[in-house]
Amino acid sequence: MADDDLHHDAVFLLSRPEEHVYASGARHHFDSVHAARTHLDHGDSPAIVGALPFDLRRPCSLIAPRDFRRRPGRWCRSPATADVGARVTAAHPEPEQHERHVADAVRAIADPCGGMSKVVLARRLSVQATSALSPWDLAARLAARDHAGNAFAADLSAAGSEYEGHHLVGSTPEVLIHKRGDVVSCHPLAGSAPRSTDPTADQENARRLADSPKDRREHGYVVEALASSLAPLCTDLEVPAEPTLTSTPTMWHLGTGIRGRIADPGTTALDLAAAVHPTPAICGTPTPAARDHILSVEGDRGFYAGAVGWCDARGDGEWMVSIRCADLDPDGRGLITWAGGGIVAESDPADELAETSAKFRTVLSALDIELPA
Ligand SMILES: C=C(O[C@@H]1C=C(C(=O)O)C=C[C@H]1O)C(=O)O
Repeated sequence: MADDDLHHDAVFLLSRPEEHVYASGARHHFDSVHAARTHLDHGDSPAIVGALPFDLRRPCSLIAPRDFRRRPGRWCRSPATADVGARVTAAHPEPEQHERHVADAVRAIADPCGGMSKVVLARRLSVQATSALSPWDLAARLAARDHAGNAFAADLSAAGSEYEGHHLVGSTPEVLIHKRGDVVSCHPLAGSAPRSTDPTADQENARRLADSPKDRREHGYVVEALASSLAPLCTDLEVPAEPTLTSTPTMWHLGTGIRGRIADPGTTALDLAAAVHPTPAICGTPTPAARDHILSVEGDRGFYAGAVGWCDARGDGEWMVSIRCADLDPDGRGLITWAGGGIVAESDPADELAETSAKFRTVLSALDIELPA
């Protein structure tokens, strides 16, 4: 084994700056939140771990593990240095087509009868590697490149035969739900600008994002939706009036830290994740119109733009928005990765395409590849 005690039958890993959590040995598989929640209530499993899909009407991949551990600090494993020989083999849609999708969405948003204010459109890339990569090694590569140590890997087998042996692996900065005792918090992100290696240009990108009315509006939809989903479940909900800048090695984002107290102590982190997902950060506003638009343009997103996380028997847990991630094939050689961005009335197709290219860098740089021009 490597320099940690991740077992050979590991099914889940979430590395965060303050702690890492991992689980091994799948005792039970659940393809719905309801089934997993009922099992947790019976009290004979330490936790539920896994992934929720973008569309909660599709199967989840939730697991009651034999062994569940929480350890302080980020997960540190030295990634294997071997070159995996990865290359991008296909883009869906092609860049020009994505620009057309953005222009169509802007028109749909401008249509007063359309009833849609924001929609998040994504594109996906297929990647092939010449040598096999394990999900844990890909997670180690991602964690090593992220200054906060964010990384996750979740076995998707519980979602049915289509996902047998697949893993969702990524490094996401976005906290959907964090719950400890009766305190719940989340940190939605929306509104983005690429990082630059030139420090002056980098600061300029950040400043422009912080001052952009278009990005602030895009962000506002997410904060509003989270506040209204959490309000009936919480007391003392604190919603800051202004977003702040947050960064990853590849992106600047607008973010807002929301915090509240759970009204009913029986509400678990898993309940909260299912109640607030999908937020307008990865779907749009209003949710049903945006989701239908996404399904008609992109088809099934699988586990991209869903959630990954854990919930223990006390109801504590953490669920992250599953972005900056890839679905890794059972053979460890093929993967699909996605990147999307929020479209509002003022969005520009070329800028939106550039935003997705910048977001792809998280996964692609972990594979030592650059996006072909
Ligand atoms: C959809 C993605 O990211 C989301 C969309 C953002 C935006 O539109 O500005 C910002 C952060 C994420 O909530 C993605 O990375 O694929």
